[in-house]
Amino acid sequence: MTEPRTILIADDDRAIRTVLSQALGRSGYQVRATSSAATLWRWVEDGEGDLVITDVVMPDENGLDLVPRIRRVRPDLRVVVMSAQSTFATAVKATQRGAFEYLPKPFDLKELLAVVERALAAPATASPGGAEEETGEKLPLVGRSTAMQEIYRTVARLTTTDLTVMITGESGTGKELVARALHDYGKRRAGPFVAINMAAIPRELIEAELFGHERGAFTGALNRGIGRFEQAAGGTLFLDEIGDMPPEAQTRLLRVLQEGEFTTVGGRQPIKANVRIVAATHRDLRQLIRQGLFREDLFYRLNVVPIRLPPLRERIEDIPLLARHFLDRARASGLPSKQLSPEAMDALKAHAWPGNARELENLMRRLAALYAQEVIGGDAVASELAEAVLPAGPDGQAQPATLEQAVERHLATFMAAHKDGMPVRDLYDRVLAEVERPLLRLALGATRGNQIKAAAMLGLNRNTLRKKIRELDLPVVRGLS
Ligand SMILES: Nc1ncnc2c1ncn2[C@@H]1O[C@H](COP(=O)(O)OP(=O)(O)OP(=O)(O)O)[C@@H](O)[C@H]1O
Repeated sequence: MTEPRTILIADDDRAIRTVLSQALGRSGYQVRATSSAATLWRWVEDGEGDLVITDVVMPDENGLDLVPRIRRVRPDLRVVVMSAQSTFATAVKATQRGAFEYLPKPFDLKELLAVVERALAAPATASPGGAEEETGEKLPLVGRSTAMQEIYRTVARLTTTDLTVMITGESGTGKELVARALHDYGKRRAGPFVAINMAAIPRELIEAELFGHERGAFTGALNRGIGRFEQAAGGTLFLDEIGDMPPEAQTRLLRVLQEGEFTTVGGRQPIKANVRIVAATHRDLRQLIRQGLFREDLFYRLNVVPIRLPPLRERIEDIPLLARHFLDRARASGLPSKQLSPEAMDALKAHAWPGNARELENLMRRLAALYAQEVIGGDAVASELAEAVLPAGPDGQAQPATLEQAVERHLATFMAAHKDGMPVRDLYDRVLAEVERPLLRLALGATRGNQIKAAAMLGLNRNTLRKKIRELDLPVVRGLS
């Protein structure tokens, strides 16, 4: 049998030392554990151990500061960092300083054992870490949910590479923010970040926008125009709403990805592409591929590292943090300072957030601007939410201006989502019937359950409203807040 491998643990929490020592011991490892960074450092300098697992906050030294020092004296010794801070900054710092893996606490012992195994099995070369340190400007990504932790880890790892990334997620989930984080903390951060939204540019102009054009290449091209590929040279090109890219532009983009060079519209001279590509979409690209609207080969070229941003309703534990973050931002932009009452928080957590973080951000700005009291109550949130029932449309752009536009957008989303198995029968009656229930519910919500006011708002007779509430089995709540 081979010698058992030795794992060095540093954590000032005795309980964690005990649990880790037992679990690793049971798996056949030798363990040495300490509460101080100084002792860990001594062991490392003495050449002990095959792997380090260290906490961040310790009484004598920050574990993150230790990582580059360890990597310098023993480049083959892998370091796993665990932290209860679980912020995006910690994940990025740990990775950029050369940690093999970052584990937000609390973690699963099985997960830890898997990481330990991987770390010990990985070939003994220096990790890509040691990238120049990011200076401490304001960090953008907020949220401590497990889903966000996973995203922080992926983003942190990707900052040391140039791999193409595909970000998917509903509108307003933070796709552009993640793209920026990939750039701001990545190898190309000294270069430009250039974004182009396929849904916002007339289709016939997309190729010229992307690749540039020669003088006279098309009507109106009076001068040579530089494209986004050229503008982004040395940096990151963010292709937003990639699902809306027209077929000819897709073909051209595919060629650039395959050959590493492009020509301008109307030009012949190949130009070397020097960009890191991050693409994003809220649409289901696989479905677009099935419908023949998106090239499968292009999809695979772009989908090298997929990142899926979960909708806000799947990570409600992030809502309080995000809400406060957005109130802080509102204050920084000159709006009055506000706080949220516990009831307000509950109301926020109960909402479905079809517009995701953007909707929450807009709501926080509105509340900060409109409400006189310093502490925002549950009723204020409830009535704002009832009024703002119309989320951003599928294109994620501005809120629709009229009720008709809003309804049309929702119907369009519904139809697009059911294209293949659209319940074509009785659509007229079904839609009208299904509008009634949310409409009444929202009217009742906006009037805090007051049926007299709701009836007036709807323009219905009180008895009719009461009858409908019974028929539709709507909950009758009074003084809802
Ligand atoms: N995790 C987060 N932490 C802090 N702010 C966030 C977070 N997620 C989203 N935001 C904020 O919410 C707003 C919407 O995010 P963003 O524009 O990145 O969404 P998106 O997914 O790109 O939307 P769309 O698909 O509509 O373009 C931005 O102001 C962004 O800063």
